[in-house]
Amino acid sequence: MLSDKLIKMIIEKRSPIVVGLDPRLENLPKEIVEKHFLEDGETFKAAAESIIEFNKGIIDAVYDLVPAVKPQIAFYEQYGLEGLRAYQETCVYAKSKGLIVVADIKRGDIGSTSKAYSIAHLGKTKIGNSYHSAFEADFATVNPYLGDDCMKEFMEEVMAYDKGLFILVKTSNETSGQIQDLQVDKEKVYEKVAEIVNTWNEKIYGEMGYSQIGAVVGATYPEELELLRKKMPKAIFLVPGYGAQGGGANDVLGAFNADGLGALVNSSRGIIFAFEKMGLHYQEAARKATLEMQTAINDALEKAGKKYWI
Ligand SMILES: O=c1ccn([C@@H]2O[C@H](COP(=O)(O)O)[C@@H](O)[C@H]2O)c(=O)[nH]1
Repeated sequence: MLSDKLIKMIIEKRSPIVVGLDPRLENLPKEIVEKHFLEDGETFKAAAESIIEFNKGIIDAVYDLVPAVKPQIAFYEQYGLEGLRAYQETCVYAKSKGLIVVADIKRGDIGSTSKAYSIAHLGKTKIGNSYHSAFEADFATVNPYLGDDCMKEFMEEVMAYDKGLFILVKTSNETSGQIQDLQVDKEKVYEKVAEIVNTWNEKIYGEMGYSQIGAVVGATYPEELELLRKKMPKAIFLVPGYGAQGGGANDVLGAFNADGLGALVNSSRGIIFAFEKMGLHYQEAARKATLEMQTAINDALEKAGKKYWI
């Protein structure tokens, strides 16, 4: 079961970390981009080839250190069909290296449209009498704003293909409170969403005690992380906001249960663009930044009495 696989990989690699693959052409190493501009001009194709080469380099540098990667699809969509090709190749390559892929797509629509999103990212598309995977992901991020009929559609692929969801509960951005912190029946909206997560995650959980229906809760809200951890004991938390957005190891402690498990902390820019600050080759820098993050989080967990490794 996917939740058990993820938790076991976290323990084996001693690493509750997911590396975000959010390529921005202007931040990619010049030698990569210039080479592809020479071959294909300033085109979407050159952009896609640059991203593919860069992402494969990052994956090669960190795949033994982390259980998962998280490509954010927006960074690929901006380069059109070629960008989506780069997204697809990135997912396939990450899986070939044994990594779990979290597709950060933040989808959600009326039921019938959610079904199409769910098929595209988690399921199989029917063409004639055959079935094909459009994109290879294990988890997808889902926006619960449209309610249960949207969630129900995603759940069908979760159950049929052993996939997972991370539902947006309390996001890391500055103005997330504008809607998510609104008070409804003496509770905040994000607490109501946590109840929805619990309803869905009761339907599928593994022997390690965790469900593959998880929650997105930002590292930038440590108090809410702690409160929501108590409210959703079975949910794996995807925790963005570490590094570039200001979150640190002590901020994410509340995301972990007393067993030291239950969270997957994301850093994207802080790892993939570490070379800009470190002055090292981009692969060396990404590896160093990942190891530093791993040490910082594991040290903080050990001090808090939440050691999860043997
Ligand atoms: O609440 C949220 C949900 C998703 N994200 C995504 O995570 C990464 C963060 O990137 P950094 O470079 O580490 O800041 C990015 O893909 C966001 O879209 C989030 O930040 N907050």
